[in-house]
Amino acid sequence: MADYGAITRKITALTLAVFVDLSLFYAAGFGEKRHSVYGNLARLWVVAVLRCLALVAVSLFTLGPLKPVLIRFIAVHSLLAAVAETGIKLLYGLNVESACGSVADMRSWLMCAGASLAAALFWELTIPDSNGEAAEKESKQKARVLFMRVLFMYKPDCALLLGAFVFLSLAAICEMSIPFYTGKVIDILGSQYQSSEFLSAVFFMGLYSMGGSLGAGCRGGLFLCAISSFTCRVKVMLFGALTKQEIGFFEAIKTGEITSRLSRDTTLMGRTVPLNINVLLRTFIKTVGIISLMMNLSWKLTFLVLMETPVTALLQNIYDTHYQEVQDSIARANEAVSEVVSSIRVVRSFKTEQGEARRYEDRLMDTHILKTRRDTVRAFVKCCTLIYIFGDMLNSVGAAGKVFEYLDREPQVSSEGTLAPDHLKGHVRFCDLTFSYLSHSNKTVLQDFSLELKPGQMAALVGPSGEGKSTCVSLLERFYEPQKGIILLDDQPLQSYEHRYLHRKIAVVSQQPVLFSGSIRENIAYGLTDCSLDEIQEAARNANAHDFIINLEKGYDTEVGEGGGQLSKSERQRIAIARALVRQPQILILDEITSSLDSESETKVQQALACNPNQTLLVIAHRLKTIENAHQIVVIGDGKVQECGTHQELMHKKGSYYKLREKLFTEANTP
Ligand SMILES: Nc1ncnc2c1ncn2[C@@H]1O[C@H](COP(=O)(O)OP(=O)(O)OP(=O)(O)O)[C@@H](O)[C@H]1O
Repeated sequence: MADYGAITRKITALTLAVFVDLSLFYAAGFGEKRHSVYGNLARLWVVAVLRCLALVAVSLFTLGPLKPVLIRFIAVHSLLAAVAETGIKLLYGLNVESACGSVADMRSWLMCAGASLAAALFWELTIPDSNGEAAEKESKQKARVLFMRVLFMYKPDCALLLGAFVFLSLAAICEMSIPFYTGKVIDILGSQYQSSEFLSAVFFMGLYSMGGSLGAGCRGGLFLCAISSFTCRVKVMLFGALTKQEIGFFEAIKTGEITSRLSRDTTLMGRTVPLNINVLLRTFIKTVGIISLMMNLSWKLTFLVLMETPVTALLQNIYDTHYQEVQDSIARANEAVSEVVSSIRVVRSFKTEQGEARRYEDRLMDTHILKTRRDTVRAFVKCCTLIYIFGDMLNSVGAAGKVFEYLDREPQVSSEGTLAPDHLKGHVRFCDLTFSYLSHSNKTVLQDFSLELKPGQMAALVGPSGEGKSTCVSLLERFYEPQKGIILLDDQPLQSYEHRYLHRKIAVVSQQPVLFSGSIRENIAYGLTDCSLDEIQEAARNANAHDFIINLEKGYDTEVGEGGGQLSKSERQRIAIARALVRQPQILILDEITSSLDSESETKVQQALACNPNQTLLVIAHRLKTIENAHQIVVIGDGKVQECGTHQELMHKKGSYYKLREKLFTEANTP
């Protein structure tokens, strides 16, 4: 929330400072002409020092400790006239008259205020203070760096931007000139009518109007093209950066936030350079033109108009604070929608549609209230022209900051391994692993966990639910990094293997088969560029999917629908198995796949998998019947391997495996 107390203090400080400064400035001007040249110079210096001390005192009294930029401004503003007058007298002689020395002249005061403000701002922008308020300084510095980065990223569109700036300047100059000729026409009509002057004024009026429209149209078109091209580029880059992140990142960051960065923030970021510089440049040209015209008419009126500027700056401050709150609340509302859409079946089966609709409405209302507050402030700010643009620029830069945050994020699970041997045996060893999920760091899932998977053998992981079976698979896929211990593949650390190679050699079929919209053929060959139809069909046969596929109207070219929704769960599962088999992986992991397969499919798939004597097969199963033939059965409990052996050995031992079987058997037969 904006600190309204601080804002009121700043307004008081400004009003008091202007009052004190102007009082001293005018008081010192009385009797100026009666002094000699030296007397006047001495008076100028005394007044300068007095004003400087008075302004420092007022600022200390109202604002507390002073920032360096304010001290610089006060010093330059108070001393400028005295320094300039002394310099002129020294360099050009004592008799030279100059405006700087006239103390009670408002123009001299305005000139000094303007010059010192410009100098202080320039200093602040180019050489930021080393001992200013750390956080504020850092955020300003960050905004500048971000703006420069966005500007740099516009390099490929520089021709479009340049063209747009040329047309922008043309339009601004033309728009500014039209009132001048309109005034001329009115003057001619109101006084003595002279046809040649009248016609020339009308001609130029028309010419500038046409120039203005043409310039504005071309400027708008070129800017939009540049923004669109930039936004596309950034979206692709951001998407690429996101897909490289580790799985833990997606668990920690909400989907709504990610989509909001991809859709809204990239668009806002695209606006940063063109639209803000567009408005800034146009307003700058117009402001300079209009202020010079106004100064010619009346400097007093000009001063009055410019007095609103500090008020606008303060309003902008409030607006900026609200802006960020609105962005966050929009992301929360989007999150509610995506959660419901992705879990619509659960929502429907628990009949929570109304509750979810209310939740969404509540979040929208929060956004609405924040937006209303922000827009009220914006209405005030917009009334006051020029300063608005700086604020908007910073807002867009804020959005760019969030995009860069993801673009620059280094995945915490590195993918820099380079090993890609031609031959892989598929010998896996989990050595003393300790692991807990970052989101539940207080719960240790695996503790000093060790396990060996031998090439050409089938191992089965069994155990009660939630004991860490799927976690072992996730670690083998390098979705997470263990906190302690190491996983070796053919005696080499898993992370030293090349990322693509590893995922081609290790294939996983999970409990929930995930398909993407597209044809069956595309889904089986997912991620492979060099996969023939024969290979796809062979894999589908081994997964017991070929028969049902060829009976579909379009065979392998049948669309599966979003998430594979046009196929049954068993069909989806068999396609997912074919997708794993077509890679001819050295290590195949089946994570509880049997729950969605009928017994015929299950038998056929198992027969097909048993045909490959060189493959390491890891099966996670709840239905213990399906893993009785495994070379080794591993019972996991309390984050450790509790028992290990063949079915016969473990049954004979009458330990955890035996008890687990008994328990499952009792559960299955309990009505
Ligand atoms: N992504 C995650 N973030 C945080 N905790 C998780 C995550 N995935 C699993 N867990 C927790 O880790 C523990 C082990 O989960 P895991 O899925 O490995 O068990 P499992 O033995 O495969 O269970 P099941 O047989 O039900 O599939 C559980 O307590 C679970 O709540």
